[in-house]
Formats: sequence, structure tokens, C-alpha cells
Amino acid sequence: MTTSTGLSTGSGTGAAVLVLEDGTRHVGHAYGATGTTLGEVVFATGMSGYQETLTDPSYAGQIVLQTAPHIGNTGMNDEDPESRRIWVAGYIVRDPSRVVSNWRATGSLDDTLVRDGIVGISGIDTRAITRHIRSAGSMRGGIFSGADAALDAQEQLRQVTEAPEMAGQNLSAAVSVDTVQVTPAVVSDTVPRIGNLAVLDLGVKQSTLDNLAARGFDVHVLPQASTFADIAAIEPVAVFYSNGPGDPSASDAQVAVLREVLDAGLPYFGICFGNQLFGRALGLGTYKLTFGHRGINQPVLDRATGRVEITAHNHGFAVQAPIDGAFDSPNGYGRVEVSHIGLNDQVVEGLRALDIPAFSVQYHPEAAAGPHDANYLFDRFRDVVVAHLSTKDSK
Ligand SMILES: NC(=O)CC[C@H](N)C(=O)O
Repeated sequence: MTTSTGLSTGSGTGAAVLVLEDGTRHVGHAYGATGTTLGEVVFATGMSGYQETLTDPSYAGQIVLQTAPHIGNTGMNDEDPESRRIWVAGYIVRDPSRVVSNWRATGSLDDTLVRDGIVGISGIDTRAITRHIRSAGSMRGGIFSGADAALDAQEQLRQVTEAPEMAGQNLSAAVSVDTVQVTPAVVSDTVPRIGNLAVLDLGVKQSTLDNLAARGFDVHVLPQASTFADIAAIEPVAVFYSNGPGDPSASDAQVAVLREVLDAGLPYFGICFGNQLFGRALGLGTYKLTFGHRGINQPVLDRATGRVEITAHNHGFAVQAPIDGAFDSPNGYGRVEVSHIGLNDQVVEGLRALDIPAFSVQYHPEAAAGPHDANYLFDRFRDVVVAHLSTKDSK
């Protein structure tokens, strides 16, 4: 058992305890809302961008630990949220900022955590927990604060071990829109309107929608349970599957719809969860990484250009595929290749179909937060769609 004592006053009052499913305990301070929260404990290595991290729906069901020791000093603003609320199941911070100082700030992180009911803990040894997760793997955990901090340790551990594991969870319904939402294309002298794009909302980020609209797509965001008929009804020129929380192996319905999309010959682009579901549609498997990739400084090789990009990541699962050269897709969509590879661990970071207009990446070309090295992928998608439309016209 590891126990660390708090180093900061934190924002909440009173004690809090982080309990991992292997029995590890860290005692610190209540932070944000008080009570009990359960989820998969993961660490994120971004030195900045906590607002984008917290509002990324892909983190639903996860208790996020920030390895950056000092969080909250720029507060919260009205421009950076990636969705309508904070989605993390819980928040672990070493040393929350006691003051907010930024010209864009409209509120504090602490108040927003309380507003959205996010239970957190501060003042614990985040480095020790990160090193533990790196070797033992991401695991279930719980934060207990307020009166719950005083619960019997065995009772706290029981609650943690009875919580669902991330493997096998389908969380799309919890984060997706209920009705179709449209973001019109941002057209100009240099950006022509391309047509309607169907975006399946599995937990999409605002920056992704903005990037797609800026390429001339009228972006129609569809609920996660949409059928192929729902997609066809908007007469799309192409289809996009977003990032999102949960285990890709638990999304059979969306994979079946994607197969209909590919069978119909519609161009396809997927990001993160959308990459994993593309892999599954092609007939590939997915698996859980030991501790995943979450941060804004991950090196990725684009095999088409030989260029190394520094990129934003947030994934705990990955696609299983041969990384040495093209191969036949098991489900009969022709030849496929792994287009991008993570240079830290050789994980598949992108897939490209060679015989149909479809590709995807495991990481985040929209960044938010993170470097913009991979933003060209939105241009690549626009070019694929425009080329596809021109071959259709010439037939
Ligand atoms: N950002 C994402 O789309 C994450 C995809 C998936 N939930 C994973 O953890 O791998």
C-alpha cells in the first residue's frame, strides 16, 4: 500500500482518498465536487490544455490524472471547450492553482468541476501513480471524498472492484447527440462548398466539426444509433466517424453501418474511435493497450511522406494489423495498409484502403489541445472526396 500526504490545500475541503483496484491507496485533499466516483484511472501527459482534455467526450468513464503538476492557473474560458460539459469520471491533480490568471478566463476550474459534479482529488503523488500505472496498466479506481473518505477501506475497495471494467463497455449513447445538428460549411473565395458530410457522433469534439466545416463540408452530426438509411437521407458526399469513449469491440451496430457505408462506395474518414471501427469494418481486431496514449507530444510516422509528426493522442485501445506493407482486408474491401505508426511503441496509428476512398487515424489531427502537425489530414480527406466526386461526374 502506498500512502502520500497532501502538499497543497486543494480547492475542496477535507480529505479524499484514491483507491485503485489492486489495493493501492493515496490520501489527499477533496477537489471539485465531493462524494464518490468510480472509473478507469488513466494518465494524460499534456503540459497544457486541461480544458480541452476535460471536455473531450472520449474521457467519459475515466478518472484522469494530469502528470503536469500544476493545473488550473488559466482557469476556464468560453472558447476552448470541446463539448458542452466536462466528461471525465474523476480528476486527479497534484497541485491545483489557487488563483486564476488569464485574459480569456471566464471562470475557475474548481467551480466548473463542482458545477458538472466532477469528484476530484489533489495533493497526492501523481508521479508515483503514473509510474505504477505504466507498469501495472490502467485499472479501475475510485475517489472518495467528503463523508465517503471515511468509509471503511474494504468497503471502498469493494465498490472499486464491482465497478465495470473499461473493456467491453459501450459508452456512445451517453455522449452522443439525440437529434441531428448541422454546422454549415464556411465557404469563401478559396473554399468552395463540397456537399453534405454525415458525421456519426460517437463523442465528437467541436474542433473536429470546425475543421470539417472549414474544408467546405456542410456538417450533419448524427446520433450514434443512426442507421445507414438515416445517413443516406442527408444525401452525403462522404461519411465521418468521430472519436469517442468505450471499447471499440462493443460497437457492433456502428461497425455494421460502416460496412454499409463502404459497400455503397461513399468516401470515409475516421478519427480515433472512428479508426478503430474502420479497422473492425475491414475485418481487423482491436485490443487494449497496457496504459494507452494520452497527451499532446506523441511522435507518429506518416509512411506516405516519411515525415514525423508530433501529435495529440487519447486512446486506450488500438487496431491489430500487419505493419509491414499492404495486405488484403479480411472483409473483402481490397488492399489496405497501415499508413501511420506510433514511434514510441510501433502501435498502428492510421489505416488506408488502397482500393476504396477510405482512411482513418488513431490520433487527433484537430489537436485541441496539441500541435497542428497533423492538420493536413483534413485537407487529404477533402481531396479524396473531391477526387471521388469528379470521377463520379465523369462516368
Ligand atoms: N479518443 C478516442 O476516440 C478513444 C477511443 C477509445 N475509446 C480508446 O480509448 O481507445
